[in-house]
Amino acid sequence: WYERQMMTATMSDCARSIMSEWKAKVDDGGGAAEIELGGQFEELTADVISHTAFGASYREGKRVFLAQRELLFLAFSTVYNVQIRAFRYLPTQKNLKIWRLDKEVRGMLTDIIKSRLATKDQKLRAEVVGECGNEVPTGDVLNKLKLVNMFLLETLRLYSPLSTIQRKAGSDLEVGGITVPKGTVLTIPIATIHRDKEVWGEDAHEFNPLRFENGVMRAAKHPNAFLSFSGGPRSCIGQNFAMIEAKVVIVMILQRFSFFLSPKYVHVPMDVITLRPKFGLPMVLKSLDM
Ligand code: HEM
Repeated sequence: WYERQMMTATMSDCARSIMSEWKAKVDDGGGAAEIELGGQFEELTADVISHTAFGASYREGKRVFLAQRELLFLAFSTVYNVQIRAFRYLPTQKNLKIWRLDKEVRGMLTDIIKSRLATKDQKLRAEVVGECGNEVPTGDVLNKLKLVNMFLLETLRLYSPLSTIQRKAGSDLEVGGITVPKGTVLTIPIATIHRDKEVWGEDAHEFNPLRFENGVMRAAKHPNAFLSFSGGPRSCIGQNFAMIEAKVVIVMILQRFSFFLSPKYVHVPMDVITLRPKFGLPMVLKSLDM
């Protein structure tokens, strides 16, 4: 309970801080301002994960998180190029950057672990947050937000952050009448499954949160059709964390702002590790002054 309470408190603190910057911009703009929210949400998720995972060392944690994200992008940008083994060891500009980032991440993680082992004061902070934690949206309240939950699930269905995952057959097996030999790598096309009319019905391409009215398992013809967090023993362990964070942020935005999509927005979802809006997410925010 303490951990959950502490987690939501941290999430809402981070959200409050970033939203006070939005509020300042809205006030500067005389009641409305256009803000590119895609980048803001990336900043916010980096803040939340560094505060929750690294506690007092959040500054180093955030640097670790951002450096790792940069590393992933660099790694991905080479996947589709022709790879010549020796190139990996050449001091090209990209390799130098990868090596520097990798060294930096390892160094920072080792330092954080060392200082954690030296202090070990965790319980005190949990108690303080547990005692003074009634200002933030709690887990109990978040559980009651059925519509927000349905809205989030429908967003994840149509725009699943991971559009494919892979699994390697551990033994010879048969899938849908096809024999798959041991060692075969199978790609599970999440995005395609999520828009399949045979699975979700005729309105599979439409945004209809109500399809989740009776729970995830009953939303489609197959109980495990919703795969944004994968399924089975290797499914996402951050699933609850991610849903709580999204709910806290949505609640806090709705409490503070009204908003609409900027005319500048161009709808081009782009798949680079995760799905993201290629040209950002410019939105016009107005303050509700609550
Ligand atoms: C909306 C947000 C998220 C989505 C859609 C998502 C989705 C997924 C998916 C599809 C997998 C399976 C990957 C595969 O098998 O190749 C996965 C695994 C994983 N996720 Fe997430 N995730 C999210 C947020 C998070 C967060 C916030 C954390 C950590 C705090 C996290 C931690 C993990 C870990 C550690 C695994 C590996 C589990 C294993 O292999 O046993 N995820 N996630």
